[in-house]
Amino acid sequence: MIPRPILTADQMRAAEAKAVAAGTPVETLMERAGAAAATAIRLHAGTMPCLILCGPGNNGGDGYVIARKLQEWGMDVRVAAVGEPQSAAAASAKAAWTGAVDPISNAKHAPLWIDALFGTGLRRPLDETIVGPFLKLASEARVRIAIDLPSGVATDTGQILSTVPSFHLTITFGSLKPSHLLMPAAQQMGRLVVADIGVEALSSVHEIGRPSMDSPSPLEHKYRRGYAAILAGDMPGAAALSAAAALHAGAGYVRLIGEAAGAFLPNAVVRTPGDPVEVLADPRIGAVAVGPGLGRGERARHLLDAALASNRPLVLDADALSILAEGKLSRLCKATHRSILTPHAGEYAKLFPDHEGSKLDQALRAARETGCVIVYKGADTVVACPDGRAAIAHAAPAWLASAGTGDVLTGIIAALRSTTTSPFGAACAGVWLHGRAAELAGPALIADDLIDQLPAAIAECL
Ligand SMILES: NC(=O)C1=CN([C@@H]2O[C@H](COP(=O)(O)OP(=O)(O)OC[C@H]3O[C@@H](n4cnc5c(N)ncnc54)[C@H](OP(=O)(O)O)[C@@H]3O)[C@@H](O)[C@H]2O)[C@@H](O)CC1
Ligand SMILES: [K+]
Repeated sequence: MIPRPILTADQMRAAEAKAVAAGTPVETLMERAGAAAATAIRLHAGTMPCLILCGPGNNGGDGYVIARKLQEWGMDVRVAAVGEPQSAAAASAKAAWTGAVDPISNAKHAPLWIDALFGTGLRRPLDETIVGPFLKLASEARVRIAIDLPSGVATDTGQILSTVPSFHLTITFGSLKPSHLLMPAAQQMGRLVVADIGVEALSSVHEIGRPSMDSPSPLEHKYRRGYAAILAGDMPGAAALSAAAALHAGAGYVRLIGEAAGAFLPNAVVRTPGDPVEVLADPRIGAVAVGPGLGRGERARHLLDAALASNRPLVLDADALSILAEGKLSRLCKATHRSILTPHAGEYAKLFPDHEGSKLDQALRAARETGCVIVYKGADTVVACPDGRAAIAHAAPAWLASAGTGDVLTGIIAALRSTTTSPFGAACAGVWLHGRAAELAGPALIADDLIDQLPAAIAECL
């Protein structure tokens, strides 16, 4: 599956300007946007009476086109507006709408409610005179649909600038925008539809989509299918979760180095108690995971040093990140192989205390500064690469917020990293498999359930 691009408001404006310069007028783009949105609305919500709120910019222009299309299809459509159109395209879209336009303060509610107030041009919170009727009308509707973005959401950062109701559907144009996937905005979007309006959307940032994976060839042997080494520290249960996850994510050989939590560990995991230095010298090892259950004492530091000195591709998580945050981060920049760091928000703040801005911008900065692939975890996990590529995951089930699920992700990524030269690809694929396994495991999942669901998630990628 080819992942869809994500463009910021400025990038989308530039893509739109390029299409206009190449000969497609804004009016045509708006007509396409409105027609595509009207089709999606009818498909998703049927033909119930609807109220469309139109703003002063081109988002409002889209709203007038939608109103005309839905009315042509025989629907009962009313329009309410905030201000007069401020662009020629929006003015001509309004002129082509033959029905009445009420001020928003007088608008009567309808079961189908369409928000075309503000899109990528919103730069400040909606003022109180708009927010009041906006929220009241939303609460009185049965189905709520946003055009491009819910009004009140910043396009690029995931920030909510003023109160936004939850939507059942958001129809966007040309490409996804960061706030469609970044929290907290992402949770208000409902289902996402991207309509093609003939604007070429090119970006180094994509959504994390289902990866394409290969079944092993008959010529493979276990080491070539991926040899992942997992270092166990003070709390061996966490490393055991990583090891079991690495095996079920398709690694051919997983070695757990250190004291293992015996009863839990699959028999297929090879256990090597004792010091890792010699074992890690094995050139067949494709990836080393360190951090889950590592601890922060003397032995933990020795294990992390051994991993760093091994010059193998590393996946670093949990306690390994906390130790690195004490000043060892620069050591990673010198590594031959790009390491993968998988911090959650707390670990991220320790590693990069001065980072500000959107989660996407922060992850890209962290990748640039460390030379590592960053997997900034959360409901809206962002993966960023030092070369400027990044990817954002669709919201994973909130049930993932439970002990051990991060250890499972580390094991999955280590397995995938052990067979590829692309740490960015391994990280993105790992995040997708982890989220999909969570969906398959269902409510009240525990980390162990994710491991059980990994083969089914992988089967969807073959
Ligand atoms: N990309 C594409 O290819 C295509 C994009 N299309 C559509 O265009 C949309 C972008 O249009 P846009 O740039 O006109 O911005 P939009 O969101 O309508 O708002 C700007 C207006 O609102 C005003 N305003 C802002 N904040 C405000 C506030 N809090 N309270 C009150 N007013 C506020 C602002 O005024 P100002 O800030 O200048 O004072 C300005 O007048 C995009 O989302 C998509 O739907 C399609 O039509 C065609 C192809
Ligand atoms: K909108």
